[in-house]
Order: sequence, then structure tokens, then C-alpha cells
Amino acid sequence: MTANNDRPDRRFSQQDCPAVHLVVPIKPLHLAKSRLLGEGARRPEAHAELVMAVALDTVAAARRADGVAGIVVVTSDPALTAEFTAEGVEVLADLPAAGLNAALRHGDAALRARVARVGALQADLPALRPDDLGAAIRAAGADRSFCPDHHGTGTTLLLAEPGRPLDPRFGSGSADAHAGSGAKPLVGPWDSLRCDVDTEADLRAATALGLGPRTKAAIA
Ligand SMILES: Nc1nc2c(ncn2[C@@H]2O[C@H](COP(=O)(O)OP(=O)(O)OP(=O)(O)O)[C@@H](O)[C@H]2O)c(=O)[nH]1
Ligand SMILES: C=C(OP(=O)(O)O)C(=O)O
Repeated sequence: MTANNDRPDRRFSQQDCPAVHLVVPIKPLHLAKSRLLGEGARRPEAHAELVMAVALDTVAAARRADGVAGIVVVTSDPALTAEFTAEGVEVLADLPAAGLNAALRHGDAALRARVARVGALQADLPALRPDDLGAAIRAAGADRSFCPDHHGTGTTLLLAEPGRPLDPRFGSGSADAHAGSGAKPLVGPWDSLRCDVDTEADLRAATALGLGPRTKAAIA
């Protein structure tokens, strides 16, 4: 890991529930968000710039959320590694070509020995507001929990029980898969936490909610 941004002081005071360390997985920029790239609205360089901006806005918002004690980005991308390291965000090198759930298990294994509770946050939430993430974490209490995406089929946030493995089931139909694994659905008025971006329509939905500054600049 290349930096340490742990904040063990960020704990809920009214519950016996430790703050969470979030693993944020990100594909190499030239491979990421292939559905969005495939819609052809921007050239590959602009697409890579947008994916980077979205990830930076997502992590910047998550770092400011109550109940978040630290973030670890898992990626093999050199530009993402340099950018997040410069921002003081811990970066863990991804396993070669192992896939999303393997990347999350890798992050979970690295973290669980030294932190109280692990979660996973998707990196494609450019409208994320710290208050929405904080409210969802608070609603989770100490339960294994997940937040469905705005389509209701995917997952944007997964929280393990304190001290327990993350056991990620991301991929197609992951909301059902996480519910089937015993995770509690987190349902609340947290639009910005649910608005993951895979398509131009998703990007318009996120724009309507209010984009983070880097994403706004990248699409200007
Ligand atoms: N570290 C890592 N992150 C991954 C991997 N696969 C997916 N991700 C990340 O997991 C998150 C959720 O994945 P998706 O929403 O499907 O995003 P995506 O794979 O970039 O999008 P598509 O190419 O359109 O499927 C995104 O932040 C991806 O960058 C992987 O193998 N390793
Ligand atoms: C991998 C996932 O993202 P998406 O459905 O956006 O591809 C998921 O939600 O589990």
C-alpha cells in the first residue's frame, strides 16, 4: 500500500458500531466503463479522463462521510495509482486479471487484519454526497447490508458485519445476490448513493442530481 489515510477517530458515538474502511475497486482506465465508451459520445482520451474524474469525486465524497474511517483503492492502473496517492488515498495493487470480486476480496484480506469493519463502494458515483453515504452507514447499524443501485438490480455499497469477511457478490444481478447472502437492503432517500454510471442515461441522471467538481469539469 502506498499511503495511509486511516481516520480511526471517525466513529459513531451513539452506537456500538465501528466506522468502516471502504474498498474501492477500479479497472484500468482503458478498460473501464466500456458500455459508456461504446455509446461513442467521447474519444478514448476524454473517456479515460471522465472515468478518472468520476472515481476521484466518488472517493473525495466518501472520505468526508460520517462513519467512514478510511478508503483503500484497489487498482492496477498507474495513472489512477499516482493520482490517488497524490491525494493521500491508500492504493493497493490489484491482482492480475482476477476480476471485481477477487479485487474486493484482496482489499478485504489486506484490511481485515487491522481494521474493525470493511465495506465495498463502487467507484462510479459522481453525484455522491457525504450525507447520503453517512446516513446509509448509520442505517446499516452492525448488520451485513447493501445499497441497491438506482435500477434496483446492482449494488453500490456493501457493508460486512464488524470483524466478518466482506463476501462480495458483485456482478449482474448483485442486489439479489447480496440479499440472498443475508445482507439487509438499505432503503432510504439516498439518490446520490444509488446513482452509479454505466451509460449516458445514467450520466444524465447523475448530472440532474449534481455532479462532483472533477466530473463536471471533465464533461464541460
Ligand atoms: N480493481 C478492479 N476493479 C474492477 C474490476 N472489474 C470491475 N471493477 C470496478 O468495479 C466497479 C463496478 O464495475 P462496473 O460498474 O461493471 O464498471 P465497469 O466494469 O468499468 O463497466 P463496464 O466495462 O461497462 O462493465 C467499477 O468501479 C470498476 O472499475 C477488476 O477486475 N478489478
Ligand atoms: C458490478 C456491478 O455494477 P454494474 O451492475 O453497474 O455493472 C454491480 O452492481 O454489482
